[in-house]
Amino acid sequence: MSTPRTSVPVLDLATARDANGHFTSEFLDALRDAAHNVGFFQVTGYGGRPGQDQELLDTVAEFFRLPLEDRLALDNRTSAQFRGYTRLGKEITQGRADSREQIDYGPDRAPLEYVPADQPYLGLQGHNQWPAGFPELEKAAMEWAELMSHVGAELLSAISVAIGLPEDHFDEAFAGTPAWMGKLVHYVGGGVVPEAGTQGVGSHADYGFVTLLLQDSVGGLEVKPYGQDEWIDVPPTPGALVVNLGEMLEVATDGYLMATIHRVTAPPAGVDRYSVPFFWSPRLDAVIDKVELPASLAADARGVSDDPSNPMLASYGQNVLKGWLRAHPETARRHYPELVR
Ligand SMILES: O=C(O)CCC(=O)C(=O)O
Ligand SMILES: [Fe+2]
Repeated sequence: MSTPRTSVPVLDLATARDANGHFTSEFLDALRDAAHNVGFFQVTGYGGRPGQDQELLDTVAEFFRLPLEDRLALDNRTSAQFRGYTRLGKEITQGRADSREQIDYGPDRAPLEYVPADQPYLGLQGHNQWPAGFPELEKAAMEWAELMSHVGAELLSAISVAIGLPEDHFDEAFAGTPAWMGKLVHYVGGGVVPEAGTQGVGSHADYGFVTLLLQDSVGGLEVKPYGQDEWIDVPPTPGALVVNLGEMLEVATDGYLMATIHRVTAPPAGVDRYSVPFFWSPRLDAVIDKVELPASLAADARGVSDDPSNPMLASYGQNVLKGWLRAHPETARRHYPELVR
């Protein structure tokens, strides 16, 4: 039994590989420990232009200061892909409103003309909604997604090697049209969303493989490692990205890696918090088989979380659509009426 963890490890991604391009055993050991025992860590040295992180956060903040009318021009209720703007308090987590507003975006691809009834999640491919009068937002957000796609792929390679798999084990699932998702988020506090209470975003696990989160300096993100009762803080750390693992990795590894539960407490009255989560995710039609773990690791696999209100599905498309339908009931009723009761 491992001792309870009280902090989230910090790894330097710039030291992940040696001069020959191989992942170093020090990095892999630290990564395996963080991924298995905490399910959350932070990475520094992930690349990107100097100042790119703060510029993005500043641009996001500027967008959320636009008049509501301009934000609502991007209303996600018009989007079968759940892309665009969600008003304060309209996203639901754990059955409760979150005190945040956001833009959801993804790879900009033409929607399918025909979505097969047995693969409704293919309807999630489509276009983004961006403010025409504020082109800086699309530019900064898409540039960030490009960088995060590289970081996500690199971390997934390292995680694969750390659990005894070939570096390219998951590459096929991501080939061609990886369905990554980005969010630009603004949290408010002080009872601005009365029905949310102090819930910034309610406790949840992420759906995909690897989440890469840029948070500003306000704080409020907390995680609950497997088997622990205490929540631990993920302190804002300049130059770092927060990394956590999603449900697809939990399913694939039979719980050796876990989609660790996390939440955000709303900021104090008058304080705004901004964050940019990025979910590195495979193609919508990817189905992830269980992996063969080395015996020493398989002995520590905990099984997949058995939460009847949140079944974990091996089909990525099905798993992510489940999440969208639950979090955005109004958009779901409009565009997927046959799937919502
Ligand atoms: O904003 C944060 O710090 C975390 C957000 C989050 O967990 C999510 O959107 O899935
Ligand atoms: Fe999350």
